[in-house]
Amino acid sequence: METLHLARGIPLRTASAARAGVAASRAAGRARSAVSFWRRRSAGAGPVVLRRSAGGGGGFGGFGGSPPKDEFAVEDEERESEGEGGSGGGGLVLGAERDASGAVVGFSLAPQTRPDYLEVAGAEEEKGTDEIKETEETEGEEEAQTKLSYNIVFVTAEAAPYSKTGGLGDVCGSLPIALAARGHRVMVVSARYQNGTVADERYAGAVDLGHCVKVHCFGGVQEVSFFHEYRKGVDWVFVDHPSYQRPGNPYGDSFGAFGDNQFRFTLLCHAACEAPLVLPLGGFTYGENCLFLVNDWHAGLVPVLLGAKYRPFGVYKDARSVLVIHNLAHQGVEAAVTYKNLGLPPQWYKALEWVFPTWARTHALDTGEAVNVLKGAIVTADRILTVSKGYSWEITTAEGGYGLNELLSSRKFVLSGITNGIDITEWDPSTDEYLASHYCVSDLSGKVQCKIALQKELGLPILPDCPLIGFIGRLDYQKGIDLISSAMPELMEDDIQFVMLGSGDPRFEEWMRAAESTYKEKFRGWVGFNVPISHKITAGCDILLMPSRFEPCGLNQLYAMRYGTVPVVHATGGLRDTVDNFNPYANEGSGGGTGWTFSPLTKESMLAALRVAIRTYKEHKTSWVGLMKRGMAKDYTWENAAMQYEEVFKWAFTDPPYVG
Ligand SMILES: Nc1ncnc2c1ncn2[C@@H]1O[C@H](COP(=O)(O)OP(=O)(O)O[C@H]2O[C@H](CO)[C@@H](O)[C@H](O)[C@H]2O)[C@@H](O)[C@H]1O
Repeated sequence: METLHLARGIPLRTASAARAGVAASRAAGRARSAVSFWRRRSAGAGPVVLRRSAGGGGGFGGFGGSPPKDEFAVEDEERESEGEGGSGGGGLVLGAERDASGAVVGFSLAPQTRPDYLEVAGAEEEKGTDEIKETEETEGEEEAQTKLSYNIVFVTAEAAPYSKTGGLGDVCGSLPIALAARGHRVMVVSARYQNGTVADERYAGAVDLGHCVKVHCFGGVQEVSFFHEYRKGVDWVFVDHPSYQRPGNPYGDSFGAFGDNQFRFTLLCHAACEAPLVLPLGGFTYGENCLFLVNDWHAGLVPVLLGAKYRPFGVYKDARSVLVIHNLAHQGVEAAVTYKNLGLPPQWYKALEWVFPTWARTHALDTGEAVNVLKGAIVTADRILTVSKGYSWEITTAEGGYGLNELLSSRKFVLSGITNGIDITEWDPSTDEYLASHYCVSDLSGKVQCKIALQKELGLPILPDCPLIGFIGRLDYQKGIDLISSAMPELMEDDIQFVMLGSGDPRFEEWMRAAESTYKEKFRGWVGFNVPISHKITAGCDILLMPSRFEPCGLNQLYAMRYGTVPVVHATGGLRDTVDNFNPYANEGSGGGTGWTFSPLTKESMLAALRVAIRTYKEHKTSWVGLMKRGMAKDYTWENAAMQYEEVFKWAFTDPPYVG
């Protein structure tokens, strides 16, 4: 097995605490990390616990005591605080020595000329452990707290801003940064998609690490290489292979989903398992004792590989995996005969085995036998998370479980939900670069300017007082587009305007175009994926409609609330968890709630909720402003969510790992 021949690096990295007032370069910061690591190791240092001040930007609580064994590493906070612009600092660095194949075979002092991601130590930066200790003590002047830090490896099919087709990209673009900011060492492994458009430039900052890994799968040997960019405290690693280089988005093109997605994401998972072992990021590897955070089915082979391919050979014995389910409707199901392509031992077939119910089989001879990658991940992951608490319950029911409810119920004791956060720097109405005017909770006057600008841009009549309803999202059965289209004739009788932004199912794209010509004065449908327009709609509308059939979390209602746009949503999953129904009598008559939730999911109940919202907008301005302000005041920061993830990581390391 190729894994066993690969040289592995240092399993853990320890680092110094941040030193106030030291303007250090990124390379130099990494040098300090390496120096402190070696010193601690050579001094026989045991488990590492970082003491930090309560005022130091994290506020970690509840992690009392020392971590068990070496499972936890202390992250270099300097690395994060240094920002992007480090210039290097000059002097000598301890650089990696490589053999002809690019593998690291040792380290030596050299002038600082190599790319900084390969530099590990600078003479200028050599500071003693004593100084580091002293600094840590100084920092603890206010109130020292104990914090554990993890080496976290995200595996994901998309991560914004590099790739994004929906909420998965948002989450995997933001949560890693939030975790890194809290002191963890974080790597994100995704694919280096090149589709021949300007979007390819998003990877311009990622450099070829010169590392190739051979993956045995699909009856042959595939060679993948790795690109890397260190940004906002996170190691962004992109797996390069010809199958990621084609027109379209990460999953398909105008003809539908790519036929070789099982192959493409199998490669991603194998490569992601190798990355912590072989990539000397910042000079040394993440090592074996890491935590894999695997997202949706595309990354679902990772926990299976840990158990089937690595642990039998003593590798990743102490690693853990957390599966995050963003959407249970997609499971990576393929014919059973494809199992042999996955690079797994035959005896692990049962982990992925999937049999379709009789009604779902296509013909009399169809035995319904298949492999289901997400099922394999649910069986083998150490913890399972969904992106809201409500959804974590729904997927254990027959209605929401997509055939996996019984399996998920059997794993209830490791299943929980954490509501997504939002990127409050990208989504901030007081600074948003895409908006015509800015506003905030204490001065809402700019919002109507955004509405007027949107009406102008879309060619709608400019009517500042006309209720403007918006929808943004994938045109997919999940999002309830069929309900919107069936309600549109009745809705268009009202004195409103409606704008939609989305792409996906060609039938709905066609319907949007047709509706635009039918309701010229009232309806606009923008077919496509357009981030600036999504911001403008979020700011310019008064109401955001989300009639999703199911919604694991939903991000648009969170963005909407932050922008003072009142959500009207189906009471399901994360929508029910995050939108509080309006109650005009709450709080001694001053009102409560941030929007409207409707149920059941019918055209009638959706229209009823929308009409109450429209009437409130028109006739009860004070109530409306209260709704807007309560929504804007909600805290859905990633830091909040990141703290809850840390708790789950702690639980994952408390139990023994899955060994099959
Ligand atoms: N045409 C378009 N142009 C520009 N931007 C567009 C767009 N269509 C969608 N977007 C953007 O894509 C994101 C979609 O977020 P959702 O939460 O609705 O995600 P989605 O259903 O894809 O993901 C799944 O994962 C996420 C993350 O966990 C869960 O919140 C969700 O419930 C689950 O279904 C938002 O940022 C939205 O603005």
